[in-house]
Amino acid sequence: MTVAVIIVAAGRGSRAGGGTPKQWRDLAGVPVLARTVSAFRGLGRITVVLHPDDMVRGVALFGGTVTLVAGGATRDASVRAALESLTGSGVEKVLIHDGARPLVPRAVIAGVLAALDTAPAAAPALAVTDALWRGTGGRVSGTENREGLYRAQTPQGFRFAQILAAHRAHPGGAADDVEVARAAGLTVDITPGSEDNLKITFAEDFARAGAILAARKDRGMDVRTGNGYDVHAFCEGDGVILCGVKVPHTKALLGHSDADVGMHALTDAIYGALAEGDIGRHFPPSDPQWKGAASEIFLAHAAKLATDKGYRISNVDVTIVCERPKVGPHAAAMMAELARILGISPNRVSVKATTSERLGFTGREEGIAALATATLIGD
Ligand SMILES: Nc1ccn([C@@H]2O[C@H](COP(=O)(O)OP(=O)(O)OP(=O)(O)O)[C@@H](O)[C@H]2O)c(=O)n1
Ligand SMILES: C[C@](O)(CO)[C@H](O)COP(=O)(O)O
Repeated sequence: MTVAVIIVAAGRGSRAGGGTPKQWRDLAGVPVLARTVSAFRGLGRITVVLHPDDMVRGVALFGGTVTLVAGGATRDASVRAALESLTGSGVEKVLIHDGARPLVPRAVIAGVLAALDTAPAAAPALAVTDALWRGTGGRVSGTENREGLYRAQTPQGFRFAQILAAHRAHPGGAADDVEVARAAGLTVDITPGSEDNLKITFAEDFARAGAILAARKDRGMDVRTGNGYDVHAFCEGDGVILCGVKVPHTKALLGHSDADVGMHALTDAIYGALAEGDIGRHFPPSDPQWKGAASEIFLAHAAKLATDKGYRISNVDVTIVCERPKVGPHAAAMMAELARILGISPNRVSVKATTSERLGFTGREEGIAALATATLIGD
């Protein structure tokens, strides 16, 4: 299902003070909003909602890599503006996130997305663990039962059509999109939140966020690489499918699926990085349902597995080994197709080709080989 991400950042950050609205201030040298957007790269189209006064700043920070929409006077008005801007775009699921939550862990996002596979709506939260008091005039005037109480976080995830209809029907004044959804009768699953996913609200929250970043740096970045290799023999035909692109040729490639050797190598590279075996384990060749299947299914599965496990795909590199057909004229289309399936920017995808100098089976034009590398990054 097509996923869109809405990041609301049109507030003025009055409680944080400091002159410049909090989303534009630096957190360990990087603007808060840039960090928030980075956390969602690769998941789908990103819409960032800005105050009308901040549009020039938004273009300078993001260029054309996100869609910018002018927000409203309240958070829910800002969300509504983004939802309306996405009508007719074919988006099926939407994640709505505060621009002021820059350190959202990938696992929190993955939890919401996984819950959306079966639930109409889902959002992360943390159970309240402290005792709850009422206070009057600086004195405790009562206690509240904390049983079943949660601290709500974002991203909050919905079916696009349902949350759009819910916002259109809502009178306004909701604290979050879960409140809007529930007012429309939707049930909302609670998924695991994280203490790292703090909302920068007050000035001291910058120091808390800085400490979380420093702790992450101490732990070291979780970077994983994987490689993949695949071979398919030529058979009679009039073209081959390489990295999702039909390339005219005097032969075809033989295989149980569409025999897209490049996409298979790349899929195995992602499974390899995740230590999740290979295509054969997830899509056994003995299973007739994969006969003639488009290899996009395999690659999309590997990419979703990466997201579900809390990783984003940083970059991929595919090398195709053959004398013919010539890959160069089709490489740009192949990179665009892989980028689309993986949900990452085309400048993070490389497809290149080499001959084997007429040596070996590729040199004798008996088949095509492909190698791939994938780099995955966790929090
Ligand atoms: N009219 C508004 C108000 C809020 N937000 C966004 O909603 C998120 C959560 O709101 P909050 O933390 O309350 O931000 P501010 O409204 O900016 O803060 P304050 O209330 O302190 O002014 C923020 O990312 C904020 O930019 C928005 O897009 N449009
Ligand atoms: C949506 C939200 O982040 C959920 O915790 C929160 O309600 C928005 O921030 P605000 O401080 O309530 O405006």
